[in-house]
Amino acid sequence: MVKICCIGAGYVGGPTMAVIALKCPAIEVVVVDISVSRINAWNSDQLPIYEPGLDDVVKQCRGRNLFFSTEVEKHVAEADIVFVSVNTPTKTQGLGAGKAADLTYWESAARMIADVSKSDKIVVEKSTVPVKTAEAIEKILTHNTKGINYQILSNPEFLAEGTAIQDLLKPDRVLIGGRETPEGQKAIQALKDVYAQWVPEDRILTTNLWSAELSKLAANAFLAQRISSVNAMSALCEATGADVTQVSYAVGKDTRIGPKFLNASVGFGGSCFQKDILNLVYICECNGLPEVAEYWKQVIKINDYQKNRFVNRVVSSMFNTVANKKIAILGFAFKKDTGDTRETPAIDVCKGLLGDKSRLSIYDPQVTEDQIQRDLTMNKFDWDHPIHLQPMSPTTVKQVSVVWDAYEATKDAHGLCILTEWDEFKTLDYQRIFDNMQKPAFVFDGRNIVDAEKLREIGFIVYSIGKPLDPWLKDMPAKRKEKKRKEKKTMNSDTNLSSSSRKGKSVGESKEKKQAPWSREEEKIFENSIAEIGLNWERIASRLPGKTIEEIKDHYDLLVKDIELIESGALDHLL
Ligand SMILES: NC(=O)c1ccc[n+]([C@@H]2O[C@H](COP(=O)([O-])OP(=O)(O)OC[C@H]3O[C@@H](n4cnc5c(N)ncnc54)[C@H](O)[C@@H]3O)[C@@H](O)[C@H]2O)c1
Repeated sequence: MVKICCIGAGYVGGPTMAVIALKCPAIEVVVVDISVSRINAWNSDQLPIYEPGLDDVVKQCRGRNLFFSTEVEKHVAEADIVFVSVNTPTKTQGLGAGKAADLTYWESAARMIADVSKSDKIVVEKSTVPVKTAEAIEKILTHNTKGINYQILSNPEFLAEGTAIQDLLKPDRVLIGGRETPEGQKAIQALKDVYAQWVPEDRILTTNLWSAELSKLAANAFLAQRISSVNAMSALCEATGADVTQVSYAVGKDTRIGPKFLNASVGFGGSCFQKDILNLVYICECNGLPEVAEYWKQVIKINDYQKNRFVNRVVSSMFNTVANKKIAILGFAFKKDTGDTRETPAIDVCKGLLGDKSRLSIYDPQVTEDQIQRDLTMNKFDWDHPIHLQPMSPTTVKQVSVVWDAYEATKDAHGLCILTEWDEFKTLDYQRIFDNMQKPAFVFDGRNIVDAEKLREIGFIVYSIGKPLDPWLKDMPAKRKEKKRKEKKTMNSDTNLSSSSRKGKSVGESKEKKQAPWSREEEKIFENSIAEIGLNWERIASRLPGKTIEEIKDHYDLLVKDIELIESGALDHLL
């Protein structure tokens, strides 16, 4: 019986090996890990990762030809084929920090294989690694061979979380790279025979080692680049009145481009895209290709820009301050159908809002409170290390509460942000949510999953990425930081209150001068109307017979500016 051992029981090692065991009953598959809790979870009814269909596959073969164990050395020694699927984080220190892949875990796995092996082995790179890693691994393994032959193969994994089992059962392709020697080709054939149990031959591609290693980085860079391209377009759509959904549909109809991966969103996340692009950038730089490095860097820059833009929209829409306001966060995982939060855009959005002192109430159907608190307190790149090496959750963020229900999260909130496209968020009772929220009530849809028009009919002010802007948002461009600075400058020469309800000159004085003063009664109606029906200018005007829509909008602008001035502290001497 062929024996396979996989080092690393994570999002890749676990599901990949479960499917191999399912499809190859004649092969014994053991998945090993240094994390005792992870292995215990794989051996329990509560698997350590959530992935549709995974439970079923594991139940069918666990104990038959699929085993999970912490006896790493024993099972590596006994195996014919050793897959290595350990973490390959971004380096945080030393040469290449912030870009290069940290191969500490890979190297220690390779040294252990060399130490414990007593028979020939095929060692398979399953982790995503920099080009030429196989060469380094080969050196470690062959340095102290004890007469043992090793063949290194690169077999990068292309599964996507959330659809991992389907991707593994019906892969677009399986890629195997190996040495172009007879021994190398023999090893490729041995691994091909495993996959050929269920993958059609024409989908199993074989290449040299370096092409296989680079193909994985290239594939992730291309995928992320599509998202950044459509996200860059979304900003332009908001500025011009185009609708990004219509634009990407029209663009994707071109068969040379295709429709997939063209959804605008708050940004991409997941453990791989950013890490692998940074790695690619580093490799380009090391190979004297700064222009190529710069090109790929831009993909990450646009992703960061998109997340910032979203936070700015939220804050500027809500009178330029979210201090002490409750904001509901619906969805924390980086995409639907997974509990994985690694590099999720929700972390940056939440940190941005917390930076503006808001209170957050977070609900995600698959992410625990401990994980959310950990994510919001962890440093960049710390997340991508084996669990036992990650920092403990040191402090909890006081302004964050994690709840188990979308209605609870949104109760008394001023705004709600949808950050993961979970199906259940499409069918929530938004009328009930609106009734229980503060007014005006805002929805910021970071995944374009709600029917914005229906929500507007209910009374929400809605922001959808890359869609024509709500009139409220038009008046508040998402450039609050620059705007604030400019206004501070203006205030140096004139720091008086602007609204007619207060004394003094106005920043928007020229507009105000032409209008009849507002009575206290009109002010009251105006404020109550906004609280009750949001920025529905027509309806507000119908309650204020003496005022035109233009006058009401101007009055609103001045009110917003007042709040900004107060928030900036510039008026403290007057209050
Ligand atoms: N997550 C994805 O969607 C995905 C897809 C394709 C490729 N990849 C790549 O696959 C690799 C693994 O990713 P993942 O998401 O499964 O990571 P993960 O963090 O979920 O799992 C890695 C596991 O390796 C274990 N480990 C680390 N060093 C070890 C050692 N010396 N001995 C035994 N176990 C050890 C860790 O404890 C951890 O459980 C990465 O290189 C990643 O880039 C990930």
